[in-house]
Amino acid sequence: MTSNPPPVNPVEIARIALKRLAERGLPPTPENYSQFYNAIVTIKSPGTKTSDELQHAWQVLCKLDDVLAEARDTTAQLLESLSESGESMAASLGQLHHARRENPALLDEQAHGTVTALLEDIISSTSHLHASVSSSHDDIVSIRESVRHIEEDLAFNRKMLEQDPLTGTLNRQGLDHLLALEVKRAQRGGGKFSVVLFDLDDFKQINDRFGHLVGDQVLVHIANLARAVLRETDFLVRYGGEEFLLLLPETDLHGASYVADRLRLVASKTPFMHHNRRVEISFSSGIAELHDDENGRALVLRADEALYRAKHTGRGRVEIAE
Ligand SMILES: Nc1nc2c(ncn2[C@@H]2O[C@H](COP(=O)(O)OP(=O)(O)OP(=O)(O)O)[C@@H](O)[C@H]2O)c(=O)[nH]1
Repeated sequence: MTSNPPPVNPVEIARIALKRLAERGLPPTPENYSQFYNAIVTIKSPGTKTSDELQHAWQVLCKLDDVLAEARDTTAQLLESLSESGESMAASLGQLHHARRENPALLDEQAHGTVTALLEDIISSTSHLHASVSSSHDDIVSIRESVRHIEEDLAFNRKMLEQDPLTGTLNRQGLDHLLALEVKRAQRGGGKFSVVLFDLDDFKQINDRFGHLVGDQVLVHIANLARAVLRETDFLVRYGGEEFLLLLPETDLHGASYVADRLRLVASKTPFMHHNRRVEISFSSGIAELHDDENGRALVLRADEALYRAKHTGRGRVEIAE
């Protein structure tokens, strides 16, 4: 038996979350937003289905936006031609009055009255039609504006689902899509692509010694250092609790080892300080370069195996995957 997706409308949730933030006067930071979002949707961790649903909602909205844009253009053209018709009928009426004044014998009184009334009726109907098309046009423009806002909410919402609230890096959910994309890009273009998976050593001891909050700050610190050593085209992902993954396009094993060494150097030169005490941070890394015939998951798995070897041969080391 297949179970139906939960009756959750992500756009509505996003709206409510933003409203709650506004009501409390809180800034819409990723942390604040995700706190309210999760509270409303009561999800423990976002499932892939949610991401698919968001994608679908996004596509529907884009189509709706196209249809609305067409309707807006059509009504604008209709308004223009109604205005022109109104003006030309008003001009005809003016000419009729003028002709009658100049040559009263042209039309007898009754025929003139009938034609005038008819023209006035048509002018009045055209003017009503103009007013009603004009109001529909305004409605379409404002609906389109709302669709735009919903699209923005959805984009924000999607970003939140793919972001780790603590460090602001991508999370596992964001990784899947991106990894597949980067692997395809590298394989199509014949370029190199490498990943570095690193895991903080004895992180439990940091938590135990300094407390969980300090542990959190250490994770943020490391994420910031990693960002600093990466190129703009690289990506940083929080892969697990104290485990991060670097995606390095256009990079071979040599380049990836250089990045891992640089991060180690920067971390040793920029220690995390807690009450003037240096918190020693070391990490182990596994590095793998993409093979021609493998997918992203297999690549990360090889990096994971290399990391496992690094951990079990002394920690603080870098291992290269076969
Ligand atoms: N403060 C904090 N701790 C976390 C977070 N996520 C995971 N952890 C902690 O990270 C620790 C990981 O412990 P272990 O898996 O034993 O690994 P480790 O102590 O780093 O040891 P090795 O990896 O074997 O060197 C656990 O204590 C988790 O509670 C987080 O978001 N914040």
